[in-house]
Amino acid sequence: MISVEHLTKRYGRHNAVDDVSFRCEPGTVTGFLGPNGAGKSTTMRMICGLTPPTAGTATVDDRPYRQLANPGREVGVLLDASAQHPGRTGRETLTLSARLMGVSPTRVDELLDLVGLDAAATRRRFGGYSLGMRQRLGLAHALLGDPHVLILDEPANGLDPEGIFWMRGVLRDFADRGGTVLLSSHLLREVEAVADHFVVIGGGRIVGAGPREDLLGSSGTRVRTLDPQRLTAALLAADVAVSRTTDGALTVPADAETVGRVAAAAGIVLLELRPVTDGGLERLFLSLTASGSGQETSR
Ligand SMILES: Nc1ncnc2c1ncn2[C@@H]1O[C@H](COP(=O)(O)OP(=O)(O)OP(=O)(O)O)[C@@H](O)[C@H]1O
Repeated sequence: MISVEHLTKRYGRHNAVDDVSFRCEPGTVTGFLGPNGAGKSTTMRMICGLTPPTAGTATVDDRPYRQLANPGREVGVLLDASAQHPGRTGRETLTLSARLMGVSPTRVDELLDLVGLDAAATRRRFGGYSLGMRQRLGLAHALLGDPHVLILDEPANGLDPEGIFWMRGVLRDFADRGGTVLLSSHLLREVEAVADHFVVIGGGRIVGAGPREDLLGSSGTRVRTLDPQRLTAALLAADVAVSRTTDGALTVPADAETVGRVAAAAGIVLLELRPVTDGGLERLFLSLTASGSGQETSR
């Protein structure tokens, strides 16, 4: 578990991080969202003992990061994918870290395989890696010690769409096996696809936090079918109200499972079935980016 209590970082008269508190629980992916300059990296650096806080505390499993005996075996960290020696190959980089952490060298091959760096790529010097390859190696590095906590700052930066999809799967799987993930991004969509908790920061302060369902909000289910009339009748018979949208879909004030079961029982084919969100998190995020705290842009 990651626990952040009243964490504050002041640079001169500027509060980069201002009284920030949140927790990341095992089995969850926490999306740490905010526009550029909001304070995400500074918060993560304080959690990892790289930046001393002006006030407040951050612990991993109730201990400050710097007090962990062999931190790589407990916490996988990826804060800056480019922060590796440019003259070492990808394989040398991981092998050296494996030795330092006391990890079996066979794990290096497992990880290189997992992150999709092939034999030719692992023999190349890190200085010649693309940003996407650096992120893949960075994730391999973070996972090398088989930690139960991951702290990743903008890990999808530079990855292509296939790479982003792949990384989501790795992180989801890690959390589903009981791991704790803290994942920062300035791109809402990237985090929305994988996180089950969100912490939204703007101007150094937390402006929203909570589980996915609370922040995204849900106002029922949208459903499209080949036979809207028969589905409407089946839903009404099951005491579920129905309204028709202009594009021919139906919206229903019930969850997707209820709607799916009614349709299945009536033998009705569905073309689309998904929750309708009220955009709570998106509104919050856009209000932050519009207020001049930063811009949501790709880097
Ligand atoms: N070493 C430093 N000295 C002075 N100011 C700093 C320092 N590091 C960060 N800041 C300032 O603190 C604020 C928060 O920066 P931080 O890098 O934590 O934001 P961020 O949310 O990670 O943004 P991005 O998405 O652009 O990486 C910014 O105003 C930044 O300029």
